[in-house]
Amino acid sequence: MTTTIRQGAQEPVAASARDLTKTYGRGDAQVHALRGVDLDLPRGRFTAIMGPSGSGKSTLMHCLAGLDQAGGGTVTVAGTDLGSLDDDALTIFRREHVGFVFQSFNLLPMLTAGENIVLPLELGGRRIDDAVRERAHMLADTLGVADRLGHRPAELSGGQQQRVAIARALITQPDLLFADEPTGNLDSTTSAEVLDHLRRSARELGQTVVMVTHERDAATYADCVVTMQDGRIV
Ligand SMILES: Nc1ncnc2c1ncn2[C@@H]1O[C@H](COP(=O)(O)OP(=O)(O)OP(=O)(O)O)[C@@H](O)[C@H]1O
Repeated sequence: MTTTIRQGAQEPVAASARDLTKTYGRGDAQVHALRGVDLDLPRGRFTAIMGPSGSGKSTLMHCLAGLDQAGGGTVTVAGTDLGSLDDDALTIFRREHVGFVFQSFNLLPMLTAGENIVLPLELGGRRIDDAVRERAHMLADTLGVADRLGHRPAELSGGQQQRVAIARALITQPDLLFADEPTGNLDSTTSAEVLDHLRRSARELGQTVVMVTHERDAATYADCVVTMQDGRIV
């Protein structure tokens, strides 16, 4: 069922924003991309951020993910105030706590699906041992790509590539998984599969998922829908 987030609901929160503002440019060219956003993202739920082009969805997501700094207000993820971190600390924080899925999959073409999935852990200096391989296999199984682990991205369909990208984002067990228009490059049948897998990541793995989308159909897969307009949640 799709519901709108009720502020102050008694649910554990994975991340929150308070009075978040962001302004681009100066003078006549000034754009108020965020105009005082308050938001709680419930843990283990799939939240969709919707709204027309230019309403501030990407800006909000980038601020919540620690990819961009807000002009004012606070962002708290997993109990950490992101405003208190310098650039280096923010990079480490993102690596340890946040996963990303993009419209364009962004898999490395020379690596197999299995190698792509464990890459974030390798980059973080983790040894690829049996426990890692087991988790990678469990994720690939949940996402329906366990039989494709030895294949390179070019040998996979768009939907399979996106499901590998989701497994790669989940391998680090991030507090938050952000999906930015994850079905933008997929046909409607494949989109439905990917959205179903994002929903299962929340329901079966307890993963907090935040998806930015233009598409009303995509948002129907989410537990909660946040609608933005002109830099505000409406
Ligand atoms: N780097 C930037 N410099 C100047 N203005 C920007 C910048 N990034 C975003 N904006 C402006 O801020 C506003 C919000 O942009 P944002 O990308 O967050 O919207 P959006 O809802 O994600 O749009 P879309 O659905 O088209 O991606 C828009 O008016 C946009 O033009």
